[in-house]
Parts: sequence; structure tokens; C-alpha cells
Amino acid sequence: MTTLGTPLSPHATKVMLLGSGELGKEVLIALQRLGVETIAVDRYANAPGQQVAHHARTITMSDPLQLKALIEAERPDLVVPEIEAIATPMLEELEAAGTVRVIPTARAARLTMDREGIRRLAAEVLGLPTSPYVFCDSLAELQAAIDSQIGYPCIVKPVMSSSGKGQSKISGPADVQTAWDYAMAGGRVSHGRVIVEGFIDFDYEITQLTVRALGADGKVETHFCDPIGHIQVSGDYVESWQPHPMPLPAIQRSREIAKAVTDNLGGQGLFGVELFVKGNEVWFSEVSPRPHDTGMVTLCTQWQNEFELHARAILGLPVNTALKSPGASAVIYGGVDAQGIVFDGVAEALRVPNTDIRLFGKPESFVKRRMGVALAFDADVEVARSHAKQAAALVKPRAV
Ligand SMILES: Nc1ncnc2c1ncn2[C@@H]1O[C@H](COP(=O)(O)OP(=O)(O)OP(=O)(O)O)[C@@H](O)[C@H]1O
Ligand SMILES: NCC(=O)N[C@@H]1O[C@H](COP(=O)([O-])[O-])[C@@H](O)[C@H]1O
Ligand SMILES: [Mg+2]
Repeated sequence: MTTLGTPLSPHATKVMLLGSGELGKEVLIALQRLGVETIAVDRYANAPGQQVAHHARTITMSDPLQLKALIEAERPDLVVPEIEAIATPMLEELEAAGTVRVIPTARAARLTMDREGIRRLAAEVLGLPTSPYVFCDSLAELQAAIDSQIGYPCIVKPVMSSSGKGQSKISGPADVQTAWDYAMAGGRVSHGRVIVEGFIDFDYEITQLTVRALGADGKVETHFCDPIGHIQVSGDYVESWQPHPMPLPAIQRSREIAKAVTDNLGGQGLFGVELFVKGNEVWFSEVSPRPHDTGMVTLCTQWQNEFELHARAILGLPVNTALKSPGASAVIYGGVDAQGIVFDGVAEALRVPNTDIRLFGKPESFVKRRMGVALAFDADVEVARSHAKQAAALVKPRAV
């Protein structure tokens, strides 16, 4: 039996989010709708989720002592990682000591914190198909790995980074030095380590949202959402849509891979399994043990969006992954480096049929920082894509 409390009372059900960006903000809203008391943690003040949570805390989440002190002071029932760059060994310690439950598990948070843990698990332990890869600690090692094993073209990424930061494609020998330097500048935490991956010439890529939630018998059941297609530019998502049309064998293979990875990571919650598809062949790329940026499309396509699914699953509640309507999302970038920007054209954007927007409320804009998203639904997923892109383009961020 699941019992939920009253926020701000002695019997509150308390959930702490580690990371409170656009994805965490929606999880926090979903939790609050279920009467959960929420604590939003981030590395800077007034992060999107901190603007809607009951409590806001600003710490360096990669510092184990700061993290421990905060968790011990707040004593949440659940700790929900929302970004990778967290002191996950400390979460494992606190979980082992019975201080807190980490979503989906502290081990899953550690393994997915950097590319090495999850890639070795998927390829070497689970035997799943992935791109060929080598981990390197210097420019010389990178060059040697390309020459002896990976070849051109290939992709270099810092082991700890997300949203494409520090990632670049190497087409030939002339690009190697630049890619190395860019990776060194772009990692979230300064480790001089990169992964170099052989380039997969896929037809398309998808996110397979996968939910591990409790059934009536108290056992974990796996649920799948319809596949989400997406387009990435420089390693960052710019457009997504659901459902992505796929042949049945490719859908089955995708779900098989998603099940293998999520079964191993364990716990309860929603996962975003990133897959490359060519014909009926499917490669595992990576997995987020939490809502996925491309899954923002579910804000307009599912009866229970990915944030509500995560909230329900972690609280032990039943989930429904049914599609409500095909739809699409398109990213609104900051376009300027400035604090406290304004957005022109919102009304014009919302005049595009069946659209909606989210402006995340990030206090500072960067040219390539994701500041909002446009959403559109339509019976025809291609029409939805076109409307989402039109709406996103009509929103004009501006420095004042
Ligand atoms: N080996 C590869 N072959 C072909 N394309 C790739 C490869 N690796 C990455 N990409 C492209 O780059 C995108 C981003 O890569 P990846 O997901 O590893 O980066 P990320 O920084 O973790 O991004 P995010 O945090 O947004 O998921 C992929 O979605 C894909 O479009
Ligand atoms: N691909 C991962 C992803 O989309 N994560 C989302 O971006 C935020 C960080 O944004 P910021 O870099 O603009 O602060 C994170 O907090 C999370 O919501
Ligand atoms: Mg990715």
C-alpha cells in the first residue's frame, strides 16, 4: 500500500530533486499535484524547478560533503537525480546506510553518471550492440585508438558531459587536435578522459521511454511508451516527435534492448533509452535513468507525460503510457548571452494551430542554452512537426 502525506506537515512525503532544470521542474509539478513536499536543488539560484518547489537549495552537487550534509539535514523519503554530475558514490553510501532511497537506485545513478560505466555495462556485461569505442586519457591515446581500431569518421565526447557539450565529429586526421581541445573545454567536471566512438550511419534515432513501476502484486512491471523520433544538432536535441513510424521487428528489438538495460539498472522510475536504428538493426547509445529532453514532446502527446510517469512510478503508483495524440516538440534557444531576457512573439506562436509552449524561466540566457520548447499535436505527426517548428521560430528571445 502506498501512503502519501500532507506537504509542510510532520507526515509529508518529501522528495528531493538533485538538478532542477526544465525536466526537474515538470517532475516537481507532477509531484506537487500528488501532494508531495518538494525540495529543488541545483548549482545556481532560481533554477527553473526551484521556482515551483516548496524549498530551494543551492549547493555544489558534485561535492560529496555538501551533498551528504544537505540530505542529512532535509531527510527526504526519496532523492531523485535530475542531472549526471552528482557525487554518486556518496549517494551509494547513504543508500547503503539506509539514510535515503535514491531513484531509480544509487548504482544506476553512478553507472550513468559518466559514459564509461553505462557503456561498459551495456556492451561488455549485457552484450548489447553499440558503436565500437575506446576510452582515452590523452591526445596521443586518442590518435592511436583512431588509427588502430576506430577509424574515420568518429565521434569524440568527454566521459562526463550531456546535451552534446564538448562533443564533435572527426572526419579525418586534421580534426583530431580540435576535437580533443573541444572535449577538454566542454566536460562538466574536468576529467581529461574522452570516449571515441565509431560513427553509426543510422537511418534515424529514437528515444524509447521505458517505465519500471509497481503492479498490483507489488512487483515491478516494465511499460513502454511509443517511440520518440528526434533530430540532434551538435549532439543537442532540436526537434522530437511521437510516435516515430517503425517496422515491427525494429520496435521489438528496441524494447528488448531497453528491457535488458533497465532490468539491470533496476529500481522504479522512467528511463530514456537512446537507440540508433538502420532497417531492423538497432544499436544502444545511452540511457537516462530519468525523464529525457526529447521526451518533452509527451507534454502534448500522452495522457500521462514522462514527468507524471516518473512521479507515479517512484511513488509506487500505477502508470498508463497510452498515446493521446501524435505530436512534436521544437527547442527555443536563447540566441543571446544575457540575464533576464524577454520573449517577443509568444501570442503569434500560440496562434499556430494546436500549439503550446513552455518557457523554463532560466535566469541567464546563452546563445545555445535551451530556454523553452514549443509543442504541437496533430493527427498527422508531420503536420505537428511543422507547427512545432513554426511556433518555436516565432518566439524571439531578446536581451533588454
Ligand atoms: N557513435 C555515434 N554515431 C553516430 N551519431 C552519434 C554517435 N554518438 C552520438 N551521435 C549523435 O550525437 C547525439 C548526442 O550524443 P550523446 O547522446 O552521446 O550525447 P549527450 O551529450 O549525452 O547528449 P544528451 O545528454 O542530450 O543525451 C546522438 O543523439 C546522435 O545524434
Ligand atoms: N540532455 C540533458 C538535459 O536536457 N537536461 C536538462 O537540462 C538542464 C540543464 O540545463 P542548463 O545546462 O541550461 O543549465 C538539466 O537540469 C535538465 O533539466
Ligand atoms: Mg544522448
